[in-house]
Amino acid sequence: MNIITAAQTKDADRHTIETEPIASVDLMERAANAFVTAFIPLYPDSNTSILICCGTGNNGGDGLAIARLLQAHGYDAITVWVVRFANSERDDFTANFARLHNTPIRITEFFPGDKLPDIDQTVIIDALLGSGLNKPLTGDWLRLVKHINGVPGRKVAVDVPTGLRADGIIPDTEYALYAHDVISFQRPKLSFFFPESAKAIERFHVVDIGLDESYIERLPTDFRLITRDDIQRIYRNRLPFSHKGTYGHALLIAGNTRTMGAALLCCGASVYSGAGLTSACIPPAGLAALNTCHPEVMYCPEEDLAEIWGTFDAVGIGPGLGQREKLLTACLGYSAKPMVIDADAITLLAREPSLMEKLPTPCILTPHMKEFDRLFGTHSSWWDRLRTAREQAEARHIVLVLKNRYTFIVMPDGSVYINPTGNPAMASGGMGDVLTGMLTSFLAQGYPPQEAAILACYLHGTAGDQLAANGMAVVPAGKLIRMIPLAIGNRGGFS
Ligand SMILES: NC(=O)C1=CN([C@@H]2O[C@H](COP(=O)(O)OP(=O)(O)OC[C@H]3O[C@@H](n4cnc5c(N)ncnc54)[C@H](OP(=O)(O)O)[C@@H]3O)[C@@H](O)[C@H]2O)[C@@H](O)CC1
Ligand SMILES: [K+]
Repeated sequence: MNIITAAQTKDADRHTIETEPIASVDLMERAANAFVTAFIPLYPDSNTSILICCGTGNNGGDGLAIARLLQAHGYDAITVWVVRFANSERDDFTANFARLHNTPIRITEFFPGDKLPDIDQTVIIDALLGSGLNKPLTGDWLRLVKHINGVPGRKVAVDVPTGLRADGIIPDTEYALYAHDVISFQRPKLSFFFPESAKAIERFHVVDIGLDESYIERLPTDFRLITRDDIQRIYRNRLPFSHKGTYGHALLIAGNTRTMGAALLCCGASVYSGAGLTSACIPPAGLAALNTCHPEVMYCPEEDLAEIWGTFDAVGIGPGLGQREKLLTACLGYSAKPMVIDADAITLLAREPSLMEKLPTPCILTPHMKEFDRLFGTHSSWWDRLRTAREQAEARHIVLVLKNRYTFIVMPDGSVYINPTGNPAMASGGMGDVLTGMLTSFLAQGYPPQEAAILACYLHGTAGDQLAANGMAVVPAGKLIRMIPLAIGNRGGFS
């Protein structure tokens, strides 16, 4: 699914108006209806007192239409504020302002410098500014948004929280309204996936307002959101008459005396993700644990690596590895194989940058933020970090899996796939080791690195989502790996 910029959304808006065709005020009505349909299940009590704060642009026009539609749905404790801090108003705002006068809804207008009354409503709908934001909030706008943020009611933003940019860098210095819910039109905005948006968004919902989807999907963009359709398209069914040799041999080089668990988790994840064979190159001290936890996994002593290297289809190296630089250097010197480089192996690359020149093709690096910055230098924002990731992925022809709440998978052509799955119950040690096992397993099964990365990240998240949906407040990594086969079986969707 294409993630588009605010300017492209405007273009898709214009295109839909011209070609459907539909009057822009009717498109606004459709958007307001879609908002209301999503709002009602979130706040089903029609006695809820609601304050709707509207600017005089199209976001404000949406707010006025929402007020009228909610009232028609039986919500009868609605107050509307119209904030006339701008010099102009949009036509569709004007039309909806006139329509609202035919309802019993109370409207109060505010002008620059006006004192702002106390807010005691349970829900505040933010229709002040949307994707038209073109500068930081200052003056009366800033005063108003701070006033709203200061009251306890739940805030629900229309399309985008006021003050949050839809795309581009989100400076720390820019103030925004904090929305408990954002109901966003047609597409989530790119900024929603950046950790900096946490200051403005608790959760977001996306509603279809009927913009021309085929047009949107043809718009040029470097950002795509992974959906279940991608998983269904990419995943190859296991074949009749197939056998373990059909699904590749994954080697995991991992573990150390105190971090053997990391090796066990990534080996287990490889088995459960479907590699025909999985071998573990771990210190001998881990052998008893390996045989107990994962009897499916074979052992490959470090001293045999050079000799049997040719038998593996993909190699994952790093989880719990410790500072074994010689081992990493040796592996990067053997014949090139699809490889996943994670955790301690990334730290070793950062310490010895000349090793970066020896990365095989294809290669997937899976840094979290700190590992990424160790490798490529510190970054003051995620937007900058992502820019570096794209430059590096292109220059080195590698896939970079930049792990976060929404993991960015940066492809060798510089495009970015955003993974929406996963949840806070999964925030615990070992999750990255599981991901490395899954990535290596899919590479061993013959998936190109781009596809392996999409499959592994998405399915890793849906496995955790399903466990959380089953009531697990905490999802340990060991529990997650046993869910992977079901996540694959359901192609990343659970009903
Ligand atoms: N596209 C779609 O598909 C659909 C979009 N719809 C809705 O339209 C919304 C976008 O509406 P919009 O373009 O009228 O802009 P909006 O956000 O209301 O801002 C109004 C004006 O405020 C100004 N301004 C900006 N920043 C400022 C600041 N910091 N401080 C002070 N002023 C500032 C700026 O005016 P300017 O400075 O350019 O004069 C801007 O134009 C979108 O979010 C969605 O809700 C739906 O109705 C249907 C389909
Ligand atoms: K808004």
